[in-house]
Amino acid sequence: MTSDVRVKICGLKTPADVQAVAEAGAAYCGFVFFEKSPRNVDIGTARELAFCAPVGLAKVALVVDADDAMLDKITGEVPLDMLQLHGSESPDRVAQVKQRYGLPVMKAIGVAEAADLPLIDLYAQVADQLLIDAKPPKGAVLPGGNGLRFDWQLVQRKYWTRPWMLAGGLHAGNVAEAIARTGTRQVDVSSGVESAPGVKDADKIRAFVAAVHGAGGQRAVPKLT
Ligand SMILES: O=C(O)c1ccccc1N[C@@H]1O[C@H](COP(=O)(O)O)[C@@H](O)[C@H]1O
Repeated sequence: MTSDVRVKICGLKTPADVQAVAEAGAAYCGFVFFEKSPRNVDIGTARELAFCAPVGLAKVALVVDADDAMLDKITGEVPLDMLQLHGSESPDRVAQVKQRYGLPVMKAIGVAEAADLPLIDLYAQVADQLLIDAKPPKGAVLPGGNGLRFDWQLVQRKYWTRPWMLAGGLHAGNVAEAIARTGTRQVDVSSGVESAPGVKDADKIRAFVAAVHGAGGQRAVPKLT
């Protein structure tokens, strides 16, 4: 039974997406601020979506090597619970962002082989949470959200000093196995709950969260207006 595993659904673009994610029982929703992504949202849209999120659904802004000017605008306009740094931000930059914005910071780390694992320990010293994702292939346009998984055995039953989230190529058909193999207590998905790049699918969101939480995994949350 995996009912205490927390789910993050990333790349929401519409109020209906937020409603589907909340009704399915996810713990976090993510807004992507990266122009090259099919999931990119502008600040006004993200603000509107954030106000649609019910209490208890944590709102995460995903940025890629964002400078202070961009983060000032995002954090100034959008009520947020966490920042997700999904670029090549250094440990010093992670610490700086944490201090400047006073929000918990989750650092994404791409993993393809055992040699990538020490980076996780390094970022555990500065980040509040770690997001362990598949390393993007060379030349990929997106540093994440590519629907690619990595060898889960690399992180099997690993312990880090910060909470961590498993990401990369998850979908309703493989997430239970991913949890069983890795022992993760948090999972993140984007393309695996879409009908086309950037288009979230409410049935897939429901199926994903239900697969995580076990059969009949829906939780009662207020209907959004
Ligand atoms: O989703 C995106 O478009 C994206 C863009 C830039 C950086 C990260 C992005 N998504 C994150 O990537 C992982 C895995 O996504 P997927 O499930 O394999 O599609 C997830 O953490 C998203 O938050």
